Amino acid sequence: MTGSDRPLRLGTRGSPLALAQARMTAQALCAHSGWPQQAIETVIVQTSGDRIQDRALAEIGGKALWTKELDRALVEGEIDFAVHSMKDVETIRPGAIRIAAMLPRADVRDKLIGAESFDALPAGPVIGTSSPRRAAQVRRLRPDARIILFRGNVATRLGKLAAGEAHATLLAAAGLDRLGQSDVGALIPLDIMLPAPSQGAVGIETLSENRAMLDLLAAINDSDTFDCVMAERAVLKGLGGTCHSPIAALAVVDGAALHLRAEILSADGQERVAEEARIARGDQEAGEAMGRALLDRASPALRALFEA
Ligand SMILES: NCc1[nH]cc(CCC(=O)O)c1CC(=O)O
Repeated sequence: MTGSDRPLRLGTRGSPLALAQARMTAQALCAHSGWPQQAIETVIVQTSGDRIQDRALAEIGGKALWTKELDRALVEGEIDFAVHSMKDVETIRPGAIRIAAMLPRADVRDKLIGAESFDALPAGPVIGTSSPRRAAQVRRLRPDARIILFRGNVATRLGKLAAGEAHATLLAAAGLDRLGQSDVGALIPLDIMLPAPSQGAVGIETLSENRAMLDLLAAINDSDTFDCVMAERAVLKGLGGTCHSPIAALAVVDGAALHLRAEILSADGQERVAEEARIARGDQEAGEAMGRALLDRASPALRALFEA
């Protein structure tokens, strides 16, 4: 079936979005290799990010919460590959694990749910989000906004909004599209809100030593997405790698090269430092240099956020 006598085991979180992304990945692999769908077995791995719902991620350990248990399952041989939202994958990965492929990227934009635009919100709007980036960008656009913590999966957050806990919330268009909820919310133009690094991209990881799996995954890799997301991740690396501070970055293919934009903000959104440049595909150093340039131009107080 897959060249071995057992199905390949795909590791994923159990949220509806994670399962939709797992299904897309399995379909891409089966379509490419001509396998029946039973060739891939889905193994759901619960992560601490799924368990802890009442605190901000930045407070409890950040992105590692989404990947640690899947990393362990890979290393212990319980799964053959893991599917992630690239946005939730830490900047520095263990040497034993490799980002082997990415699916074609979805819409990278954020959506505002609850109002047609930021201008259309009432005075002193209450906005639910758990993202430091979205909170800072919202405060910059609407200094009168009050930010409250919204965690949980997409459906949970939409439920809190429907229950009247906030005037509006923000979600990635990609997640809504993949859950069949493209009609929810209003797209925010990129010049109003730059997305999180890696937003809208699904990545597939396997063990660095698993040659056969790396080859299989390379065959379904979307190299435009891969190069853009790697450039955005390089900016994060230049900023210090593990911080949970407000950062946005987006690379798009521009002819033979990439156009890379990035910004960092103070928590209140009052300070914003932005950079953009045309960089060569695969030029990680250029992305890292952009991260360092942002820090160089930041005030001491903003820079301190990234040194914590
Ligand atoms: N941190 C949660 C998360 N991780 C990936 C997505 C959406 C899909 C994506 O951005 O690829 C979301 C929800 C959201 O930000 O609305």
